[in-house]
Amino acid sequence: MNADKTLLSVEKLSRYYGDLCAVKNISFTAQQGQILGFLGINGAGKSTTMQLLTGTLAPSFGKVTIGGYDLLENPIQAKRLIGYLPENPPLYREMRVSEFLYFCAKLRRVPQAQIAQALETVVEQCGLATVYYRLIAQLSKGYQQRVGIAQAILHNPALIVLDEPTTGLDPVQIQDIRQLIKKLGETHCVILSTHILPEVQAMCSHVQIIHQGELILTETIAGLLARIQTHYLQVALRFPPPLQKLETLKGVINVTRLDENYFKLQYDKSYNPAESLAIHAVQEQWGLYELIPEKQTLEQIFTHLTGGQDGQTKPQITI
Ligand SMILES: Nc1ncnc2c1ncn2[C@@H]1O[C@H](COP(=O)(O)OP(=O)(O)OP(=O)(O)O)[C@@H](O)[C@H]1O
Repeated sequence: MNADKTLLSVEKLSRYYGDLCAVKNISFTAQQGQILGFLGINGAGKSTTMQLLTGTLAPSFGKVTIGGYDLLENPIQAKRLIGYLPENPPLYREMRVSEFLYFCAKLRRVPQAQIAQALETVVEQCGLATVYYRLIAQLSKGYQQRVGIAQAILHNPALIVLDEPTTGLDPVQIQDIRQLIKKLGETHCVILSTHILPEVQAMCSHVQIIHQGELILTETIAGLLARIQTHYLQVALRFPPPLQKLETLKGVINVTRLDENYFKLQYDKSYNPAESLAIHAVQEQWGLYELIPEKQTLEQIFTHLTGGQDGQTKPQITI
């Protein structure tokens, strides 16, 4: 591994499908202990990028280095360091979970003496104990996804690449998988793709937005949150004071009345009036029952980053 702790290095990577450039000249690095979210709308180039990172698709141009190994020049050494969950988990449905994971351990060349321990660890990590002897075909989508993650991590790879890991899961399963991914991120480098902004906020330490094959944003989650932040508060008051009273609160630039009880306050970025508004509301009995900082949606961020050039169609974003 490199002295600077970089685990994954991507340099000027591109991929064409015929004339279509699905991934355009992207470069980035990732380290152990990072969870990097690849965020983009349908067709942005996420799955293509995940395939390029894992060596399941060859690049048209550019280079991927994992743990110091060039993925094209030293594929065996480089791929030993990768665990990959593709968009459609590669499961043998006619096998039992136990058989399938044993088979994957053999494929991954886990030494025979360590297989039992490796299986025990992933079964525990992925919550598979209750379905261990069941046929994969008979498992729910959530459990099949867990088996997909288990096969990706059972050889304890340094880099884990997960393509849309929570797609098709119910809310409880999503919470479970998110927790598992966060835990994995403490000791591995995890790269995941998603089109869901809150998913990135819930799990990732870093985020990259990909749009029409290009990286248009590389940020920490704190940086993304700062971008999402606006300078508006939504306020609901059961017994609102005259509008002028709200306008004279420190930091407030403008107040818009949305209906009898709802107000939108614009404030100066140097002073957020939320706290003083709450104090006044209690002292003067305004009946404050909502105080919500307004956030930008992913659609708004896209529009902002692309200067309104958001592609062929309006993005369909799940928030
Ligand atoms: N095998 C292929 N042959 C031709 N074009 C392809 C192929 N795979 C993907 N594409 C095209 O490349 C572009 C990027 O696709 P990709 O699947 O990487 O996007 P994505 O961000 O993963 O989308 P989604 O969220 O819908 O899975 C799309 O325009 C897609 O139609």
